[in-house]
Amino acid sequence: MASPVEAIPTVDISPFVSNAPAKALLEVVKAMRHACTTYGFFYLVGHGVSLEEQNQALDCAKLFFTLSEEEKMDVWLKKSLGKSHRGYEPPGIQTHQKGLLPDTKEAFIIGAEVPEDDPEAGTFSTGPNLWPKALKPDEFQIPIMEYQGKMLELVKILLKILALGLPEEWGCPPDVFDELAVNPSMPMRLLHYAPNPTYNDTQFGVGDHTDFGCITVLLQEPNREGLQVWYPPTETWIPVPVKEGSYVINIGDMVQKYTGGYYRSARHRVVNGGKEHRYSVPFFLNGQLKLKVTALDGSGVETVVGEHIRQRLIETMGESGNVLK
Ligand SMILES: O=C(O)CCC(=O)C(=O)O
Ligand SMILES: [Fe+2]
Repeated sequence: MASPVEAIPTVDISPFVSNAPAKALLEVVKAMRHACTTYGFFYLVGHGVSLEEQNQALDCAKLFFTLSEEEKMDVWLKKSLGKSHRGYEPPGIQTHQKGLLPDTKEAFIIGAEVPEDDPEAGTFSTGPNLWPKALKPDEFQIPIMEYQGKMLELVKILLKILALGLPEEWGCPPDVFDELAVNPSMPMRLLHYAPNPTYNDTQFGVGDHTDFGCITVLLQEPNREGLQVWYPPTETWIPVPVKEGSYVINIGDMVQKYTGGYYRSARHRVVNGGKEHRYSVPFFLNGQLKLKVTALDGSGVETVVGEHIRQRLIETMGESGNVLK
């Protein structure tokens, strides 16, 4: 039997990126279906995003966290418009499980850019981003927004492959998931985990959780440890070592609900002990907020995408979540 680490699948989607013949596409669909129905968690390669583009995104994360406390607080969450939920989230805000202390990570949240005069601005996860004054647009805002654009294109391909992998008897059209990515909520988080030498099992970088949205595309800094996934066959946490150039893809709760549990949302966490700083850049496709979806398995369960996400976020945010109510 493969060791748990070897058992985390790797899916190569290059046939979809390069318009390969149908037979090659089918192999990708099967591989992704296996990964998402069994684990909901896999390494993605052949995605077409260069190492240089990935490193630039990580550099943006590192750059943001060189800012002083005052500069970071100048763009903190509470300064974002209404319920738009943008900007700097200090350490110690999110708590994922009863009995755990809040996460030690700090985050800078960047969403789709929606101007202040848009009629929807200030509604949940919708509005203008907050940009730190100390960072020049061409070293931060412009490259990170370009990267966000690339992530949206990438998740559109993943949604297509997931749609093709649904059970044939459900009779879903191949574009069944496309509407999730139309004008979507898509927060991207620049994350920093400070060294935590007093690490113990009541406080984590990010505590045991599943992601709320549809799909997460996670970029991790190479040569750092920390991410672990819950592995049901052995009922243990197993490390997810960084494979440079790849992404880690998580199926989120929204896709799990939409597919009646066919695609699984996997539990994971980040353990940051040690002496080193760690950076990562997860991109979350939350989905089109006003869309009401009916579970595809015939169970009839209905979910409004934005309401599902908002509630899940409120559950983890403590006092800071009151503004989202
Ligand atoms: O930083 C990571 O590697 C993962 C973070 C994560 O799971 C999350 O933000 O939901
Ligand atoms: Fe996560």
